[in-house]
Amino acid sequence: MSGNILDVQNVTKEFGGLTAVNDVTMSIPERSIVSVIGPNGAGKTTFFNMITGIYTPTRGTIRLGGRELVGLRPDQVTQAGIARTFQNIRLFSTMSSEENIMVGRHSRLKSGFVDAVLHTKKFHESEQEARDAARIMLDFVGLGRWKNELATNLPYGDQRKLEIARALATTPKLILLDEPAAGMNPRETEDLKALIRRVRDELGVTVCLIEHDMRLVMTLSEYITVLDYGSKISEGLPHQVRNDPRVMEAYLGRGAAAGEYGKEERPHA
Ligand SMILES: Nc1ncnc2c1ncn2[C@@H]1O[C@H](COP(=O)(O)OP(=O)(O)OP(=O)(O)O)[C@@H](O)[C@H]1O
Repeated sequence: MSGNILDVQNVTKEFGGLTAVNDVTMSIPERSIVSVIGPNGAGKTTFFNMITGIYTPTRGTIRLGGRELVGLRPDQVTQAGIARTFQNIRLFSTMSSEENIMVGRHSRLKSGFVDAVLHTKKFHESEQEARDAARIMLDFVGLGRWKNELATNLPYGDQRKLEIARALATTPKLILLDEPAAGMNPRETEDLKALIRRVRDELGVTVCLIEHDMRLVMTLSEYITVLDYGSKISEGLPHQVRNDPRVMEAYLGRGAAAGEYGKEERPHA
């Protein structure tokens, strides 16, 4: 046993003539909080999309607890134990908070289409089980009081938490968060940080985030991988990465201020 929950080996993704991710190798230790950072267009989301089965790598292997994920569909990757959130909020705005989480739970439901149409006992049991699980998750992220509220009526920071709750409802071993702090004010970001720590500490779920908020990344991550133009240019502990000349150059080369890699300071690539 490697002690790693995820082992990504020499993964490359080409889109026509463009190499979005170039020969990247990265391991995620079990029960850790790690980050993937890099300037705009570095290949971070493409990297997540390969792990979650949205894209098939051009080359390379991705193993979850030793099981090869390349070739699996996104729903099969979810079943295998990886959940994710997206850069842009993707909630069902006409559904309540609780129903949004029940959709996430659906991948674990035992009843099928026929049960749903015929409203069998199995269907009702599965529905109840999904509802119970949704409430537990809503309480966990501190949104219990919003269970009947339409997702779209929740404050922005709470919508982001609801997405995390929905991902957690699939009972993942690993959760991938794509820019979870995007658009948040400092207070919401502090709340988010505490929640991410609880996800790991209380649920035992390994966390990997893509994030542009460097204060959050540096204070939350145990290990950081840096991509630039699709290639891994650095990795290590937060202080190692922060002081790595290659990382500074990747950001400074795009006009960021020294020591501050925050998104607002970078021109969009
Ligand atoms: N489906 C696609 N087809 C063609 N090119 C793509 C596709 N998806 C991503 N790319 C390209 O791959 C490169 C990496 O994009 P990606 O979105 O992975 O970067 P990123 O690091 O997540 O950027 P950001 O921080 O801006 O979200 C970019 O040049 C992008 O235009």
